[in-house]
Amino acid sequence: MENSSATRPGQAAAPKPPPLIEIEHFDFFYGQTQALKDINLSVRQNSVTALIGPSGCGKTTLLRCLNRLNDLTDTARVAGGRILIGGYDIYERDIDVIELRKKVGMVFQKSNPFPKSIYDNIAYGLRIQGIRNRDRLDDTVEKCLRAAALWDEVKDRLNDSALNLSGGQQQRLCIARALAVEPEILLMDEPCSALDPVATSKVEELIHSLRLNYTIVIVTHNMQQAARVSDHTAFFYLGRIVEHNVTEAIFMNPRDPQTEAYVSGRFG
Ligand SMILES: Nc1ncnc2c1ncn2[C@@H]1O[C@H](COP(=O)(O)OP(=O)(O)OP(=O)(O)O)[C@@H](O)[C@H]1O
Repeated sequence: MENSSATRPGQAAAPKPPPLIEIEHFDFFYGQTQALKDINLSVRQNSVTALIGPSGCGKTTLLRCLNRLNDLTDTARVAGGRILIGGYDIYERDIDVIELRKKVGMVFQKSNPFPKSIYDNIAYGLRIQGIRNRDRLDDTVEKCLRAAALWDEVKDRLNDSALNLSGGQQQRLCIARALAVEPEILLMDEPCSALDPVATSKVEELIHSLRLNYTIVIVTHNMQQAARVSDHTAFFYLGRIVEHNVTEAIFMNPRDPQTEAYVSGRFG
């Protein structure tokens, strides 16, 4: 049978969809200190992009600019450039920041479940949207816990406190909670830094499977982790992106000597 999506000889290939996230000449300050300098980065849908680099080089700052969490910092200021998500400039005046943060979810370094039951942690985001229908809440709780590879471990104790879960389970719960409001993008800020190797590998497997439905940007200090989970890697140094490429190229064949020194462990 003919594959209708195949390109025939002489026929132009279908144009690639534009990147989901496009960062163009982005400059950002805390007070008088410039934390991000002329950042340019494109992120395709359903990919994992790792942000790596030594401490203080701006990785978390960029992550927090992607859902405007930095708006909550008094001294924070965008000084130039723009960030487009789905083609919209997220720093335009008429952008609804609450809607943006639903679309661009975040998972933090230290898991931060609410002091509520496992069920209520996941249902929380829907309830504050006014959704009370029990079947709908039950479905979402199950779907998100399954997506976060946690369902089998907690399905018989959904009413237990989330604070009784292990550290790794709490982090997967936080990922499930982020999924409940149906984001397109998940930002992860060193999500495994507080986890042991077994819990880390579970979260890494989860990141791998989530890329089928989500676009992920992850900050990590762990080079092996960046190499294992990401499709693209951006190396930051002193507020700039020194090099951005497919992950294999960054680790196996970096173009810039600073990238080479960092990924081979000679500085940072
Ligand atoms: N709220 C803030 N106010 C002032 N300066 C800040 C603030 N947050 C971060 N900075 C500064 O901005 C720069 C970038 O910090 P950022 O946290 O983005 O770096 P990072 O690469 O994520 O570091 P790490 O790997 O240690 O988490 C640093 O010099 C830091 O001190």
